[in-house]
Amino acid sequence: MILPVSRYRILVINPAVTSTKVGVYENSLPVMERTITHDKEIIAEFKTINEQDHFRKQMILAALDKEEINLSKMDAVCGRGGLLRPIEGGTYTVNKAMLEDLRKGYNGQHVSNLGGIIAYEIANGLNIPAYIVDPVVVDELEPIARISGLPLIERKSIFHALNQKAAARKAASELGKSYEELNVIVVHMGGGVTVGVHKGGKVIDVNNGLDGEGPFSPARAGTVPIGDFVRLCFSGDYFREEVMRQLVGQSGLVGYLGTNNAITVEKMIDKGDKHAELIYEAMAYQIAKEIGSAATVLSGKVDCIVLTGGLAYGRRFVDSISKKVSWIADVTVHPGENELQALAEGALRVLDGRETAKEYLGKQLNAVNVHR
Ligand SMILES: Nc1ncnc2c1ncn2[C@@H]1O[C@H](COP(=O)(O)OP(=O)(O)OP(=O)(O)O)[C@@H](O)[C@H]1O
Ligand SMILES: CCCC(=O)O
Repeated sequence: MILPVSRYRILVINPAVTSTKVGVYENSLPVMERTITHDKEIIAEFKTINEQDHFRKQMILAALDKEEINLSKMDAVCGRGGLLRPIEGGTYTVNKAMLEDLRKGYNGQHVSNLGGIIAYEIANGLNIPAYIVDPVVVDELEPIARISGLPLIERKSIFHALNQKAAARKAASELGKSYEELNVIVVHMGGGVTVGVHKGGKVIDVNNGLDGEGPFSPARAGTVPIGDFVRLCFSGDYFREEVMRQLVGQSGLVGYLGTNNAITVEKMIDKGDKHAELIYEAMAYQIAKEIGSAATVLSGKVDCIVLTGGLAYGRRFVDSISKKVSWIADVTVHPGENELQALAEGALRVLDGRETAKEYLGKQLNAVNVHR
């Protein structure tokens, strides 16, 4: 006898800086996906990210209404999680402790803080669970990876955990292994770039892609020469906020070439712009160097290297990195970010009983790595 397979309807929400991506999934299949774009001027009127909560929620509800989506048929709502206290990967129920930390931006302001908040607010009205999956603060670093060299500063794990873990699971299934059996280096290449070392189902080392370290990216500086950076900070020419803006948003491709758009950079190169060619190649060079460094963490025993994120659509860019690292392991390319799907799958693993939702402990967590 064939037993009927349960079908779960999941509403997923992924807030980005000037858009909110929203999807409705039936198990892991999309029924609807929309990117709601927000006017930059309207977003700029909000003093804090938190204040955008009501505005974005109304936009989501209006979009669902327009598509005639019946919210009463949902089994769960799942949002992208934000800058919470460091936690291990997985699917978490949005509880009071989490809401408190998301609302105050415990570990900083990041638009993904809104994912859990809005998911909770919608789910609460429907009396169904709200979840977040693999937020950017997933911290599974091994003790050795936390040592920075300067006792005052501990290395932090802030990265594209959601897409990194989803890409690693996909690579595992392509290789006929479980995620837990795989040694894989996942490289998320978007507005920020993070290179994660996945071993035994944990990300045991990764660069802090937000404002810390690693390769430069379309809009971020990554690691910079530290002595020169300190001298610049104390030169008296810059305020703290200006320096932070330089690190996150005004450096990388933006700083050198005035755009964060890799497609525009490729056009500049095609027109013979040698400076653009040098900078674009330097970004690939730094990413390849970071992959080489990640391979040493696995003592060279790497099952595969996965390139993912928006930059992975760029054939020339992917080729440039692959040429430098394919001696380490096979390079697999999963372009784009697939974060809505990853959210739906994270919620589904709990709804169908393959995993149990984790509880966020908030203040009770023995917070490590928190310096803000
Ligand atoms: N077809 C393409 N060829 C080359 N580059 C591309 C292509 N499509 C997108 N990109 C580049 O990918 C980058 C954006 O990637 P992505 O959309 O993953 O970033 P994001 O979501 O804004 O930021 P993050 O991933 O850090 O959260 C941009 O530089 C964009 O120009
Ligand atoms: C690195 C954390 C996610 C982001 O790029 O904002």
